[in-house]
Amino acid sequence: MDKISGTFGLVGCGQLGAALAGALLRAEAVAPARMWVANRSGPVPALAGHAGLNWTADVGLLAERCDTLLLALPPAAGRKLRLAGAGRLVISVMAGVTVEELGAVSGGARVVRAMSSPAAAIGMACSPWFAAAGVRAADRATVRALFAACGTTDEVPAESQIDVFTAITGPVPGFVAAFAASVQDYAQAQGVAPEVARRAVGQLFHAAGAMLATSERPAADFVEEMVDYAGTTAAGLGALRAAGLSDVIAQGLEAARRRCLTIGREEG
Ligand SMILES: NC(=O)C1=CN([C@@H]2O[C@H](COP(=O)(O)OP(=O)(O)OC[C@H]3O[C@@H](n4cnc5c(N)ncnc54)[C@H](OP(=O)(O)O)[C@@H]3O)[C@@H](O)[C@H]2O)C=CC1
Ligand SMILES: O=C(O)[C@@H]1CCC=N1
Repeated sequence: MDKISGTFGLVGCGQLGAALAGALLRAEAVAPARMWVANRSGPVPALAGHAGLNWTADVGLLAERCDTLLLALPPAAGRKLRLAGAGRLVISVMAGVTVEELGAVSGGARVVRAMSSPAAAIGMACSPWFAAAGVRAADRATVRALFAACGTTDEVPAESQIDVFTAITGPVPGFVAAFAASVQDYAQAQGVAPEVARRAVGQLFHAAGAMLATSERPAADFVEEMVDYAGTTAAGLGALRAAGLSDVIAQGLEAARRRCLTIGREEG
């Protein structure tokens, strides 16, 4: 696993921040002694096994001590930061906080706007990122090393795509969990015991995810394969298509993307 050179500072260590930090530490991309973590309530249980971390409630001190900063605090709080970190690489996973706003937060041009998910805790996050004009080649290597420790990662050519990915990622499985819950509800409504239904849904979605993740083929190929098979699944897929499944999913994702443009701004 690629290492991240220098000191690394994480601001915000909740659902996402703790998952990202834990992934970096397990991958030994950053040694605990080189990692600083800033929040308001101090050390978190999720990182208790990593002795030597530097904890602080002083974000300014962290910014002074760290060469690379990762912002994983709520958008409303993150927008208010002023790090005066002109000489540092500042990476954000905050929903909806734009590159322009990150420039004001960091005081510099070396800013990266990214998206990720708590699946980093099991090395299965999807972390796309967009680099501002001031980001250097060495910075890109740092960003790749950071997110490669958490799962898959890709640089995208347009900041607007980070809004799209913000809609898609969601906390943990996001929309996929909603679909899985509907499948479990259906099974239970048909008399299947809750624990049996839960275990079955977990296995089915785990298998589907593994097959999709390990295949170069698009998901649509798998759907068409089942339609062509013309069995029971095809009947179900036909009913879902007739009910407008794709449009409903697109509506949900678009609502999430639009929310990305407003989140954390209403608090003022
Ligand atoms: N959860 C998810 O699935 C995803 C989250 N994100 C983004 O990641 C960011 C964090 O989200 P998430 O981890 O879920 O949120 P949580 O509420 O779980 O964690 C927020 C963290 O920020 C800290 N914090 C809050 N205010 C401040 C402050 N002023 N200074 C320093 N630390 C602060 C909190 O600790 P304390 O109270 O001790 O200060 C806590 O550690 C958000 O911007 C969110 O949009 C992006 C993708 C997915
Ligand atoms: O649902 C959310 O707000 C978090 C932030 C981006 C993705 N998930």
